Amino acid sequence: MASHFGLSVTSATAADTTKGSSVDKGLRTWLDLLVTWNAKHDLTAARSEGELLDLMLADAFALSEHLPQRARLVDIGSGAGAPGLALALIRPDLAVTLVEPLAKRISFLRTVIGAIGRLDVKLHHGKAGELAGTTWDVALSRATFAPPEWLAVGRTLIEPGGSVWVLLAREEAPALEGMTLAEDFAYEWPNQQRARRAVRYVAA
Ligand SMILES: C[S@@+](CC[C@H](N)C(=O)[O-])C[C@H]1O[C@@H](n2cnc3c(N)ncnc32)[C@H](O)[C@@H]1O
Repeated sequence: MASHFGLSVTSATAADTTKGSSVDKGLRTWLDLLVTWNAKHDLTAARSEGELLDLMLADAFALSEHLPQRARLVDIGSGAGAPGLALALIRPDLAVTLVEPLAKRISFLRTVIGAIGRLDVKLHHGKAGELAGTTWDVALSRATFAPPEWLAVGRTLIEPGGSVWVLLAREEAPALEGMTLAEDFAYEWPNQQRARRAVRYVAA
């Protein structure tokens, strides 16, 4: 089991968080690779196992219960894979595209996808602005744009009937003409007891 900067992602802690052995195995492979790669490449700011599990898994588990079956989902600014890759692992029915401009991060994501045998997860090496004309059922993004900016960008990425999810800590839910709030729920990052909120928007 990989162990760097004091982290050891043990089966016990991962299993407690992950509900089910096949999901658990994929998530542990990803997190082990993340801990290993993080020793050389700056992939996560997490400094403890609890923080790592919160940062990588908690938003995805919360969202996983609110996404339609077999939805086509895009995660903009995937970084080390949260929340898009985590969602692909937790909800294998989803058709997930991860968008990330940094070559090292794409290289990490490609390595994980190969290691877990999930070649259906698509990678786009580039920025959100290069995706013109392509649309998804669900667009989400975390810690890449300020919430109002993300809502405006996300809107251009969904097809009619699609949703943009905005993930919030303490910020206000943004407002944008032509977009209507359709769902709004609160949850917590369990290890750090940090309040979180997820808000879904649809075209008005
Ligand atoms: C702070 S990281 C967040 C990573 C991950 N979503 C998370 O929450 O852990 C922001 C990521 O967005 C990427 N990024 C920045 N601008 C972007 C853009 N215009 N389109 C897509 N990705 C972008 C960066 O390379 C970086 O990996």
